[in-house]
Amino acid sequence: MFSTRAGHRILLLAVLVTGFISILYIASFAQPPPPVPVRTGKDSSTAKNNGPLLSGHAIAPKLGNETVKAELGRAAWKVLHTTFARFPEKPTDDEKEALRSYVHLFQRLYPCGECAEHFSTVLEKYPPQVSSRSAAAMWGCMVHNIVNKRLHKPEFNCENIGDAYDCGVVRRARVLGACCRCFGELPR
Ligand SMILES: Cc1cc2nc3c(=O)[nH]c(=O)nc-3n(C[C@H](O)[C@H](O)[C@H](O)COP(=O)(O)OP(=O)(O)OC[C@H]3O[C@@H](n4cnc5c(N)ncnc54)[C@H](O)[C@@H]3O)c2cc1C
Repeated sequence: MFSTRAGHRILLLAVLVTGFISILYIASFAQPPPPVPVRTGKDSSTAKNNGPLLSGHAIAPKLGNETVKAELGRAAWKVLHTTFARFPEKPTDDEKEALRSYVHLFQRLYPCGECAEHFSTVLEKYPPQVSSRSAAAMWGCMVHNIVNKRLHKPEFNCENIGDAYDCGVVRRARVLGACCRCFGELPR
Protein backbone atom coordinates (compact mmCIF):
# COMPACT_ATOMS: atom_id res chain seq x y z
CA MET A 1 0.00 0.00 0.00
CA PHE A 2 2.75 2.46 1.07
CA SER A 3 4.84 1.58 -1.91
CA THR A 4 1.88 2.16 -4.29
CA ARG A 5 1.22 5.64 -2.83
CA ALA A 6 4.89 6.49 -2.98
CA GLY A 7 4.92 5.28 -6.57
CA HIS A 8 1.96 7.57 -7.42
CA ARG A 9 3.69 10.52 -5.77
CA ILE A 10 6.88 9.87 -7.66
CA LEU A 11 4.89 9.59 -10.90
CA LEU A 12 3.02 12.85 -10.16
CA LEU A 13 6.29 14.62 -9.33
CA ALA A 14 7.84 13.32 -12.56
CA VAL A 15 4.84 14.63 -14.57
CA LEU A 16 5.07 18.05 -12.88
CA VAL A 17 8.84 18.35 -13.41
CA THR A 18 8.51 17.29 -17.08
CA GLY A 19 5.70 19.84 -17.60
CA PHE A 20 7.73 22.60 -15.99
CA ILE A 21 10.79 21.79 -18.13
CA SER A 22 8.59 21.73 -21.27
CA ILE A 23 7.20 25.19 -20.43
CA LEU A 24 10.74 26.56 -19.92
CA TYR A 25 11.84 25.00 -23.23
CA ILE A 26 8.92 26.52 -25.19
CA ALA A 27 9.39 29.91 -23.49
CA SER A 28 13.05 29.98 -24.55
CA PHE A 29 11.86 30.12 -28.21
CA ALA A 30 9.25 32.81 -27.65
CA GLN A 31 11.54 35.87 -28.07
CA PRO A 32 9.93 39.33 -27.78
CA PRO A 33 9.55 41.03 -31.22
CA PRO A 34 12.48 43.25 -32.25
CA PRO A 35 11.92 46.94 -31.41
CA VAL A 36 10.46 48.97 -34.28
CA PRO A 37 12.91 51.75 -35.23
CA VAL A 38 11.49 55.13 -34.26
CA ARG A 39 12.08 57.90 -36.80
CA THR A 40 12.25 61.19 -35.00
CA GLY A 41 13.24 63.30 -38.00
CA LYS A 42 15.99 64.91 -35.90
CA ASP A 43 19.26 65.84 -37.57
CA SER A 44 21.12 63.25 -35.51
CA SER A 45 19.64 60.52 -37.76
CA THR A 46 22.24 59.25 -40.21
CA ALA A 47 22.19 57.32 -43.45
CA LYS A 48 23.55 54.28 -41.60
CA ASN A 49 20.52 54.31 -39.29
CA ASN A 50 18.34 54.17 -42.39
CA GLY A 51 20.04 51.06 -43.74
CA PRO A 52 21.94 50.24 -46.90
CA LEU A 53 19.50 52.00 -49.26
CA LEU A 54 20.82 55.42 -48.26
CA SER A 55 24.39 54.55 -47.35
CA GLY A 56 25.27 51.94 -49.98
CA HIS A 57 27.94 52.18 -52.68
CA ALA A 58 27.90 54.77 -55.48
CA ILE A 59 25.93 53.27 -58.35
CA ALA A 60 27.13 54.99 -61.57
CA PRO A 61 30.42 54.04 -63.27
CA LYS A 62 33.38 56.43 -63.64
CA LEU A 63 32.46 59.38 -65.86
CA GLY A 64 35.88 60.43 -67.04
CA ASN A 65 34.85 63.09 -69.60
CA GLU A 66 35.80 66.39 -67.89
CA THR A 67 33.49 68.59 -69.98
CA VAL A 68 30.44 66.45 -69.24
CA LYS A 69 31.49 66.24 -65.60
CA ALA A 70 31.63 70.04 -65.29
CA GLU A 71 28.28 70.60 -67.07
CA LEU A 72 26.64 67.95 -64.96
CA GLY A 73 28.14 69.47 -61.81
CA ARG A 74 26.86 72.99 -62.56
CA ALA A 75 23.35 71.67 -63.22
CA ALA A 76 23.41 69.40 -60.16
CA TRP A 77 24.57 72.13 -57.79
CA LYS A 78 21.85 74.41 -59.15
CA VAL A 79 19.20 71.77 -58.41
CA LEU A 80 20.58 71.11 -54.93
CA HIS A 81 20.94 74.76 -53.86
CA THR A 82 17.52 75.66 -55.27
CA THR A 83 15.97 72.68 -53.46
CA PHE A 84 17.43 73.92 -50.18
CA ALA A 85 16.35 77.52 -50.86
CA ARG A 86 12.75 76.38 -51.40
CA PHE A 87 12.62 73.95 -48.47
CA PRO A 88 10.24 75.02 -45.65
CA GLU A 89 11.75 77.15 -42.88
CA LYS A 90 9.75 75.04 -40.42
CA PRO A 91 9.61 71.57 -41.99
CA THR A 92 7.60 68.68 -40.56
CA ASP A 93 9.41 65.51 -39.50
CA ASP A 94 8.24 63.90 -42.74
CA GLU A 95 9.69 66.77 -44.82
CA LYS A 96 13.01 66.56 -42.95
CA GLU A 97 13.19 62.82 -43.60
CA ALA A 98 12.35 63.41 -47.28
CA LEU A 99 15.20 65.91 -47.71
CA ARG A 100 17.68 63.73 -45.86
CA SER A 101 16.82 60.70 -48.01
CA TYR A 102 16.88 62.81 -51.17
CA VAL A 103 20.42 64.06 -50.50
CA HIS A 104 21.71 60.57 -49.73
CA LEU A 105 20.07 59.05 -52.81
CA PHE A 106 21.25 62.02 -54.91
CA GLN A 107 24.78 61.10 -53.85
CA ARG A 108 24.39 57.36 -54.46
CA LEU A 109 22.85 57.82 -57.92
CA TYR A 110 24.96 60.82 -59.02
CA PRO A 111 25.89 60.00 -62.62
CA CYS A 112 29.62 60.65 -62.08
CA GLY A 113 30.72 57.59 -60.10
CA GLU A 114 34.05 59.00 -58.91
CA CYS A 115 32.33 62.24 -57.78
CA ALA A 116 29.70 60.21 -55.91
CA GLU A 117 32.41 58.15 -54.18
CA HIS A 118 34.11 61.29 -52.93
CA PHE A 119 30.85 62.97 -51.98
CA SER A 120 29.89 59.96 -49.83
CA THR A 121 32.90 60.67 -47.60
CA VAL A 122 31.73 64.29 -47.33
CA LEU A 123 28.22 63.18 -46.31
CA GLU A 124 29.64 60.76 -43.79
CA LYS A 125 31.58 63.54 -42.12
CA TYR A 126 28.93 66.21 -42.59
CA PRO A 127 25.42 64.65 -42.65
CA PRO A 128 22.70 66.75 -44.32
CA GLN A 129 21.22 69.45 -42.08
CA VAL A 130 17.47 69.37 -42.51
CA SER A 131 16.05 71.20 -39.49
CA SER A 132 15.15 74.32 -41.52
CA ARG A 133 15.60 76.05 -44.88
CA SER A 134 18.49 78.17 -43.53
CA ALA A 135 20.24 75.14 -42.04
CA ALA A 136 19.89 73.17 -45.28
CA ALA A 137 21.05 76.11 -47.43
CA MET A 138 24.11 76.76 -45.26
CA TRP A 139 24.94 73.07 -45.21
CA GLY A 140 24.65 72.91 -49.02
CA CYS A 141 26.97 75.88 -49.39
CA MET A 142 29.45 74.35 -46.98
CA VAL A 143 29.64 70.95 -48.71
CA HIS A 144 29.88 72.64 -52.13
CA ASN A 145 32.86 74.56 -50.74
CA ILE A 146 34.47 71.29 -49.66
CA VAL A 147 34.19 70.05 -53.26
CA ASN A 148 35.45 73.45 -54.50
CA LYS A 149 38.50 73.18 -52.26
CA ARG A 150 39.29 69.68 -53.49
CA LEU A 151 39.05 70.90 -57.11
CA HIS A 152 41.13 74.04 -56.32
CA LYS A 153 38.19 76.37 -57.02
CA PRO A 154 37.58 79.60 -55.08
CA GLU A 155 35.57 79.45 -51.88
CA PHE A 156 32.02 80.80 -52.16
CA ASN A 157 30.85 83.27 -49.50
CA CYS A 158 28.01 81.42 -47.76
CA GLU A 159 26.66 84.62 -46.20
CA ASN A 160 25.19 85.38 -49.64
CA ILE A 161 23.59 81.99 -50.12
CA GLY A 162 20.08 83.37 -49.54
CA ASP A 163 20.49 86.07 -52.21
CA ALA A 164 21.98 83.65 -54.70
CA TYR A 165 19.23 81.04 -54.66
CA ASP A 166 16.22 82.42 -52.74
CA CYS A 167 13.34 82.97 -55.11
CA GLY A 168 11.79 85.55 -52.85
CA VAL A 169 14.05 87.79 -54.96
CA VAL A 170 11.91 86.91 -58.00
CA ARG A 171 8.74 88.23 -56.42
CA ARG A 172 10.41 91.52 -55.44
CA ALA A 173 11.96 91.88 -58.89
CA ARG A 174 8.56 91.36 -60.55
CA VAL A 175 7.10 94.28 -58.63
CA LEU A 176 9.89 96.48 -59.93
CA GLY A 177 9.34 95.17 -63.47
CA ALA A 178 12.92 93.99 -63.60
CA CYS A 179 14.05 90.66 -64.93
CA CYS A 180 14.25 87.76 -62.50
CA ARG A 181 17.26 85.64 -61.89
CA CYS A 182 15.53 82.60 -60.36
CA PHE A 183 14.41 79.89 -62.80
CA GLY A 184 14.77 82.30 -65.75
CA GLU A 185 11.29 83.74 -65.14
CA LEU A 186 10.35 86.78 -67.18
CA PRO A 187 8.66 89.90 -65.76
CA ARG A 188 4.96 90.35 -66.56
C1 LIG B 1 27.81 66.33 -55.42
C2 LIG B 1 28.86 66.74 -56.44
C3 LIG B 1 30.11 66.20 -56.37
C4 LIG B 1 31.08 66.53 -57.32
N1 LIG B 1 32.32 65.95 -57.28
C5 LIG B 1 33.22 66.21 -58.24
C6 LIG B 1 34.49 65.56 -58.27
O1 LIG B 1 34.77 64.73 -57.41
N2 LIG B 1 35.34 65.84 -59.29
C7 LIG B 1 35.04 66.74 -60.29
O2 LIG B 1 35.84 66.97 -61.18
N3 LIG B 1 33.83 67.40 -60.26
C8 LIG B 1 32.93 67.15 -59.29
N4 LIG B 1 31.72 67.80 -59.27
C9 LIG B 1 31.49 68.89 -60.23
C10 LIG B 1 32.13 70.20 -59.69
O3 LIG B 1 31.74 70.46 -58.36
C11 LIG B 1 31.72 71.42 -60.52
O4 LIG B 1 30.32 71.46 -60.63
C12 LIG B 1 32.30 71.48 -61.91
O5 LIG B 1 33.70 71.34 -61.84
C13 LIG B 1 31.98 72.81 -62.61
O6 LIG B 1 32.52 73.85 -61.80
P1 LIG B 1 32.21 75.38 -61.94
O7 LIG B 1 33.50 76.10 -61.68
O8 LIG B 1 31.53 75.69 -63.23
O9 LIG B 1 31.22 75.79 -60.76
P2 LIG B 1 30.35 74.89 -59.82
O10 LIG B 1 31.18 74.38 -58.69
O11 LIG B 1 29.58 73.90 -60.63
O12 LIG B 1 29.33 75.96 -59.22
C14 LIG B 1 28.33 76.53 -60.05
C15 LIG B 1 28.03 77.91 -59.52
O13 LIG B 1 27.55 77.79 -58.19
C16 LIG B 1 28.01 78.87 -57.40
N5 LIG B 1 28.74 78.34 -56.26
C17 LIG B 1 30.05 78.02 -56.15
N6 LIG B 1 30.33 77.55 -54.94
C18 LIG B 1 29.18 77.58 -54.25
C19 LIG B 1 28.82 77.22 -52.92
N7 LIG B 1 29.71 76.78 -52.05
N8 LIG B 1 27.53 77.37 -52.54
C20 LIG B 1 26.62 77.86 -53.39
N9 LIG B 1 26.88 78.22 -54.65
C21 LIG B 1 28.16 78.07 -55.08
C22 LIG B 1 28.86 79.74 -58.29
O14 LIG B 1 28.05 80.80 -58.78
C23 LIG B 1 29.25 78.81 -59.41
O15 LIG B 1 29.48 79.48 -60.61
C24 LIG B 1 30.75 67.46 -58.35
C25 LIG B 1 29.46 67.99 -58.40
C26 LIG B 1 28.52 67.64 -57.46
C27 LIG B 1 27.12 68.19 -57.54
